[in-house]
Amino acid sequence: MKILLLGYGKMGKTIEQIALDRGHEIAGRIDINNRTDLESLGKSDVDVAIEFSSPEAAVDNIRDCLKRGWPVVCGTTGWLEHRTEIEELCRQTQGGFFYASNYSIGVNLFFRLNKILARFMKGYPSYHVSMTEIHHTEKKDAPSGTAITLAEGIIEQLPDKKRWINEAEDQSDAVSIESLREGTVPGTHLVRYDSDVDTIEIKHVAYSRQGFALGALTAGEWLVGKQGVFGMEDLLGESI
Ligand SMILES: NC(=O)C1=CN([C@@H]2O[C@H](COP(=O)(O)OP(=O)(O)OC[C@H]3O[C@@H](n4cnc5c(N)ncnc54)[C@H](OP(=O)(O)O)[C@@H]3O)[C@@H](O)[C@H]2O)C=CC1
Ligand SMILES: O=C(O)C1=N[C@H](C(=O)O)C[C@H](O)C1
Repeated sequence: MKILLLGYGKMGKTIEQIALDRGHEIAGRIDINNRTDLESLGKSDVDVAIEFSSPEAAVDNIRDCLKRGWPVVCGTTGWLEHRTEIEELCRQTQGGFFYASNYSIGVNLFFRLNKILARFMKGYPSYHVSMTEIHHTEKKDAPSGTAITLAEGIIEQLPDKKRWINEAEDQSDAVSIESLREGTVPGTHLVRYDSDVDTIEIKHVAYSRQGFALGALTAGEWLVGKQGVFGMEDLLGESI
C-alpha cells in the first residue's frame, strides 16, 4: 500500500516505522515546510493518506486529500467543529474518510468500559463523576480528543450531565475534565466516581505511541477501496 503521511512529527514517524515493517511504501512525507510537494502527486500515487498534524492544519489537509480522491485516515484532534463540513465533502467527492480520537485497541475497550460503568452509576446519584487526562507538554489541544469521547459516553448515560467543561472545578450539570501536561507522557485517562465513603476509578495508561500508530495503520489498510465516513466501531465491529 502506498501511504502519504500528512504530518511528519511524533505520530507520522511512528506510523512510518510500522508501515515499512509491514511492507508498505511511503508515497510522501508532508510537513508544514513542504506542503507544495502535494502538487507533484497524482491520484494513483497514493492509496491512503494518514493525517496526524495539528488542530489548525488538519481541515485543509483532509480537504486536499478528498479533492484528489485519496482516502484519509485522520487522527488529529481539536478540529471537530468542522466535522460536519468534512463529512459532507467526503460524500460529495464519493471519498473515504476515517476518524478516531484514539486508535489504540486498549482505549477503544476503555471507551466501552466507560459507557458500561456510566450506565451502572446512573442509579447511584451519590457518586460524583469527574475526569483527568495527562499528556506531554507539546500537546496543543485541551482537553484531549480521547477525554472528550469519554465525556460524551458519560453524558449519554447520566441524565444530569448535559455537557463537559475543561476545569477541575465542579458544576452540577457538567462532567469536569482536568487537563495536566507533564514531561513526555504519551496519554493517560482517568474516570472517577467519588462518594463520601469511597471512590471507583478506571484508568487507561499508554506506555508509548505504538498502539495509536498500529491502530491508525490498520484503519488505513481497512479503508482502501471503501467509500463513506467511518470510525473505530466500523473497523472493530462486534469484536469490541
Ligand atoms: N487519534 C489518535 O490516536 C492520536 C491522535 N494524536 C493527535 O495527532 C496530532 C499529531 O500528534 P503528534 O504527531 O504527537 O504531533 P507532532 O507535533 O509531533 O507532529 C505534528 C506534525 O505536523 C506538522 N504540521 C503542522 N502543520 C502542518 C501542515 N499544515 N501540514 C502538514 N503537517 C503539518 C508539524 O510540523 P511543525 O512541527 O513544523 O509544526 C509536526 O511535524 C495531534 O492532534 C494529537 O492530538 C496523537 C496521538 C494519537
Ligand atoms: O496528543 C497526543 O499525544 C494524543 N492525542 C490524542 C488525544 O487528544 O486524545 C490521543 C492520545 O491520547 C495522544
